[in-house]
Amino acid sequence: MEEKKKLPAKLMRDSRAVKSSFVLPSDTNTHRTLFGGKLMSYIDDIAAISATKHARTYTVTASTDSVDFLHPIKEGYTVNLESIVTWTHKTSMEVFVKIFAENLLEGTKVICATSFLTFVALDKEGKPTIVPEVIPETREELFLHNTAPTRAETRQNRRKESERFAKEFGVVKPS
Ligand SMILES: CCCCCCCCCCCCCCCC(=O)SCCNC(=O)CCNC(=O)[C@H](O)C(C)(C)COP(=O)(O)OP(=O)(O)OC[C@H]1O[C@@H](n2cnc3c(N)ncnc32)[C@H](O)[C@@H]1OP(=O)(O)O
Repeated sequence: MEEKKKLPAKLMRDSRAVKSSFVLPSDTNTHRTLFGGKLMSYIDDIAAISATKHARTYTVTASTDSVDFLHPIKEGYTVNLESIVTWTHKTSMEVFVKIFAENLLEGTKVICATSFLTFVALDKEGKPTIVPEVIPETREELFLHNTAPTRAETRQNRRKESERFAKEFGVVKPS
């Protein structure tokens, strides 16, 4: 693998992606609010865009931290997502996604969820490959960047626990 220092660092803001959609009846559950699985799909989609913009190569989702649904997003509202690469290690990137709902008639907005995901950059052979570091500029970017190593450590511990847990189970259906 090449040395990381060979890739010039990139501005954090250059990885920013935004996405807005109306919540239509086909997107909702029986409560007439946005289906949770649909929101999770939007989150993975926009985070992959940020990761790919930053790495400029193929990427995969390695993990998603918890997604707490703070407020329901009602039919007719817009669901809005913003994502940005906050921190990188060697081949992995942490991506932050902020989700808010907007009532377009009233102009009111409310944060509905936030999430951190980890993506890994892959080379043409599908092997993890190094990524550039990010350069934070604003107060919010610095906060996200400076707090990332602690989250990464938690994730590494969780990964070990998941691997240990997976060894306990086979792939045979439970009888
Ligand atoms: C017309 C033009 C077309 C252009 C076209 C553009 C491209 C178009 C892009 C489309 C973009 C779609 C994006 C879809 C997003 C999915 O849907 S991806 C599908 C779901 N994800 C998967 O299937 C991933 C399955 N897992 C894997 O493949 C492997 O476990 C991984 C994640 C690549 C890691 O590989 P590994 O061999 O275990 O490597 P390892 O060296 O242990 O770890 C590599 C790095 O990953 C980190 N890592 C591994 N596991 C974890 C974890 N659970 N949590 C946190 N970090 C982890 C490690 O810490 C390490 O980080 P660094 O220290 O290097 O920074």
